[in-house]
Amino acid sequence: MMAQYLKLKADHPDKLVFYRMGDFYELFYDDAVKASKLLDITLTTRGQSAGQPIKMAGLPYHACEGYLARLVKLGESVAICEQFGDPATTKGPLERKVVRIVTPGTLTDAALLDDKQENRLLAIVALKGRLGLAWLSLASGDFALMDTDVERLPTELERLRPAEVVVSADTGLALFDTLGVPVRQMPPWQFDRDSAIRTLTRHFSTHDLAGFGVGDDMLAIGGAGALLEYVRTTQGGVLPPLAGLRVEHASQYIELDPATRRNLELTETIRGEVAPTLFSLLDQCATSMGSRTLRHWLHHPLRQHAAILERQSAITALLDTGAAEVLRETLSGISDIERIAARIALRSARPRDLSSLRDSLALLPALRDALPQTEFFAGLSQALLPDSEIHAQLTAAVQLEPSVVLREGGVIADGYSADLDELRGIQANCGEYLQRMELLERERTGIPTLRVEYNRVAGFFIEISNANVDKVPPEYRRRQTMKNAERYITPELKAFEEKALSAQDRALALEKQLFEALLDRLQPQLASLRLAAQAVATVDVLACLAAHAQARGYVAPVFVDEVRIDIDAGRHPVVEAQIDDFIPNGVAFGPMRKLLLITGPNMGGKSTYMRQVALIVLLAHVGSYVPATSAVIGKVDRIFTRIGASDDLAGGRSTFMVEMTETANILNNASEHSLVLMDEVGRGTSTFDGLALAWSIARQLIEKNRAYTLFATHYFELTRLAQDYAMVANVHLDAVEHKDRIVFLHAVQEGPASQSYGVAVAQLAGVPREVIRQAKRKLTELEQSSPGHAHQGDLFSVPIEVAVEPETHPLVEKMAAIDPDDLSPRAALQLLFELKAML
Ligand SMILES: Nc1ncnc2c1ncn2[C@@H]1O[C@H](COP(=O)(O)OP(=O)(O)OP(=O)(O)O)[C@@H](O)[C@H]1O
Repeated sequence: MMAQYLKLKADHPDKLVFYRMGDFYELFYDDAVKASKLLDITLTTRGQSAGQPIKMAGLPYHACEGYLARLVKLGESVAICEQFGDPATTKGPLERKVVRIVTPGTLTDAALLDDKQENRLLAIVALKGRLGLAWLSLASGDFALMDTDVERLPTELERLRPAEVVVSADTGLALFDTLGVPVRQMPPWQFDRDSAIRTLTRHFSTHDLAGFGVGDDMLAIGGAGALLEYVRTTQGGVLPPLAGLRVEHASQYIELDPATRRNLELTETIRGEVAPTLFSLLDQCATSMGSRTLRHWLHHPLRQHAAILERQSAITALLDTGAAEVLRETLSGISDIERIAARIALRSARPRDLSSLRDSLALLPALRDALPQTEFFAGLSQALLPDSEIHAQLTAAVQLEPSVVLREGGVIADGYSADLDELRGIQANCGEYLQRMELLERERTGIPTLRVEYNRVAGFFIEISNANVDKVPPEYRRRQTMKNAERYITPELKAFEEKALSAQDRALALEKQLFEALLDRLQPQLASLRLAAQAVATVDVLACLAAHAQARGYVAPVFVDEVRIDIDAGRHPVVEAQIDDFIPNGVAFGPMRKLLLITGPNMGGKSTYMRQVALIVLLAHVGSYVPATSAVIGKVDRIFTRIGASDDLAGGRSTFMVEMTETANILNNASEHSLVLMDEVGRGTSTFDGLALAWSIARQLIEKNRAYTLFATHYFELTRLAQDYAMVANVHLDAVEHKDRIVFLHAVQEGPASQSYGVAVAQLAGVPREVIRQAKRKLTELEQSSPGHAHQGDLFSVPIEVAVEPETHPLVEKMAAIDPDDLSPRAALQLLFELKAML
């Protein structure tokens, strides 16, 4: 057996092998050690191999899902090896085969997947500065390609968030160590583009890939080929049907770099928690399909106004007709059709999947009826009409409430198969038969307590108490002796037993067969099921956004082609939901107003204000209504943020280094259509360095990038930029001191702040009195020693002159003018005295 194990293990060196032995999966050697640590299961030893005890760890097969889920979450892959044949009749070890490989990126089991998140497998190809990406979500069948520049890899990884990455073993990309995602290396030949094109055209039965918008020169094709090969091996050699093939272009979406996705807390807080985030706020979707789509939309704000307006007007129609409520009620009864379809495709669907699918399909007509009558919804409505055959078949074939597992029977409906009905009839008649026999035998033997019964262990029997055993007829054969009774069998009962038990076995086998045939019959319908699933998800998200817009008083943003962002009384969607009195604030950008310098006390609301502008712009491009009284938005191509300080210890970069790397990215890439948020740039280094950098960064943003910029700073000196550049405006957040306390007004006003409240905020935060007292004294001292800057009380911003080229010293000027050839010795001496005097 160990020889068999080692042979199997040799094919899967980088995976944990679950080796089925009876009711357990066993792991051996290093796998056992690893699993015992990761899963906290007991490590034991048994027998010996090559003189060494064999380390092993086991887990019960019926509980394996939970263990698998944990391993996969930790990035491990597992090869599941099952046993075949009957242990009673097989000599030597049973035949065993790896039937399935579970890897983080190829999951389809409901128990292992996160309901609200897509699980993607991503293949990466890099060649001469270009990058080919191919990704697939097995559970939804979504399959897409993209070619881009190699520098964009971090951005794309953050956007796609793959669960697992496949690369060629000869890829020289360095960043995988810090990726935090399991990376599988595959032989380079599996990335061959020509064979990938053959595989794909065969799979989709097309002549070429042009119909999908895929050019033959796309680098990503090679990745797609490797990806499909990887999926095939993990799924026991079957390639599940794919929903199609899409090509994505970077220009389709507003670009969000990794830092921005984090800083704006779209689906995760900066600390890595799931709430409060924009997603956690908005996600009132009734189905998991809707939640996944909403998450996708938030990470993929659209750039094309026409596409955005399609969604926006759908929300308007839902609000106008008041349909959202009815829709959501119907939606709440709909199961995850998308994932059920995937499990049908992979033939791993369970009985309850089919009954949920049937019940969900039954709700689609009601969903269609409740949709508003617009062109957009007419399109969705079409998709919500999958072939009625599917529903009819499921209704006829599956019991109202089938049992959870197929092997227990009770799955196929009565009346579906005459054979099954007959076999079930035999079982059902069993009770009646036994009763009749009991009566007859009691009469015949004269034993009134005689009982005819059945149990799992003994089968059918006639039980007679010890007191009556002398009356037992001769044809009774003893089957079992109990304490107070004897159990017998008769030839007639034996014959009945055989018929009944075999009927049960045959019924179970037939149910399995019928179930498999049903899965077969559903295969051609999967494409239409997937379309229906997508339509349900879209309706769900739109209804959810409509309900949210109504509940929170959002408005529909207006899109224009001019250079303009005008938001009246905007609110931060997430903060607003958390506090009682949120103060709305507007923002105005135009061709002559492109950089807003935001000053004001700590805790004044600068970060909230900046983020709120970014979130409103983002939500607008998702197609949603926005938290404001009005919003007019011009073309936007990217959103950049440089907010907060964070170490990237894993990447080996200090806080300041991270800050400057992010800033460099912004300065190199922001265009006049980009929205840039800069929060306290330069604070990671010494005051002078920081101020000098902040100054020149701001100037670059105005002069070169001309991006829509919100620039929050504590360096009061920067407010003077407004005098030099017409495109710069000062705004500030205010606070008032009230009886030694500080009250933040949170209202954004024109002009620079007049005072900083650093010390007051420190006091509020509970810094010891003594420290506050000393700080106040030092502050007064500093203010007095820097005349002209008394209004700026920031302890760390001792005024300095920056960005002014140092003037040339008069001494140097004088020396430059000297022509030594022209000087007499006496004049030279005189000059020397003069120069000395100038020092
Ligand atoms: N418009 C607003 N209305 C009501 N409360 C607000 C508003 N903006 C911010 N706040 C509250 O003030 C707190 C501080 O806001 P924020 O972090 O934006 O300040 P800040 O000026 O960026 O501070 P720091 O300079 O210390 O980073 C927030 O936690 C929020 O509760």
